[in-house]
Amino acid sequence: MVYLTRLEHFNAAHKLYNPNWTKAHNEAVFGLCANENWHGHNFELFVTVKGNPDPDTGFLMDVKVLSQIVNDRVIEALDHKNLNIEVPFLQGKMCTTENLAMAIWDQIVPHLPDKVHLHCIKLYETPRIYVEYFGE
Ligand SMILES: Nc1nc2c(c(=O)[nH]1)N=C([C@H](O)[C@H](O)COP(=O)(O)OP(=O)(O)OP(=O)(O)O)CN2
Repeated sequence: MVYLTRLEHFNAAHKLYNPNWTKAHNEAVFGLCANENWHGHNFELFVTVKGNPDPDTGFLMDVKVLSQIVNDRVIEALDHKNLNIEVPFLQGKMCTTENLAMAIWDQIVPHLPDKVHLHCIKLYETPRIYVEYFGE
């Protein structure tokens, strides 16, 4: 079993804000991240797949194909967007790094080749904050 990782990146705006709570409660829980006028991050996205290399190519899969899947299914939807407003697959969800990583997983899995499995979504929100999601 080998693990193959592709790094992609995107910039996006969001706020951590539960619409069912008052402004004061949001500010108490989320602090500056609840700023109603949004804030932005440079996200770094590590997508790791696993499986066995094909004996003819030596590839688990062509990493350029993996990059294309991630760009078509994830980056195009997120890059330079407002995550709370503009991303269909985040509608109704709190825009935390946790939820974003889990939603990205769901966008990628259906498009991987046979015998290639998604292992991990590792998403850096800042250079000091990241989430890893393994599908469960
Ligand atoms: N469990 C989570 N906690 C927090 C999340 C999250 O997604 N999941 N997100 C945030 C905010 O989005 C916040 O904007 C993080 O940025 P920042 O405070 O700038 O992050 P750093 O710790 O890297 O920066 P410092 O300058 O070191 O504070 C908060 N919590």
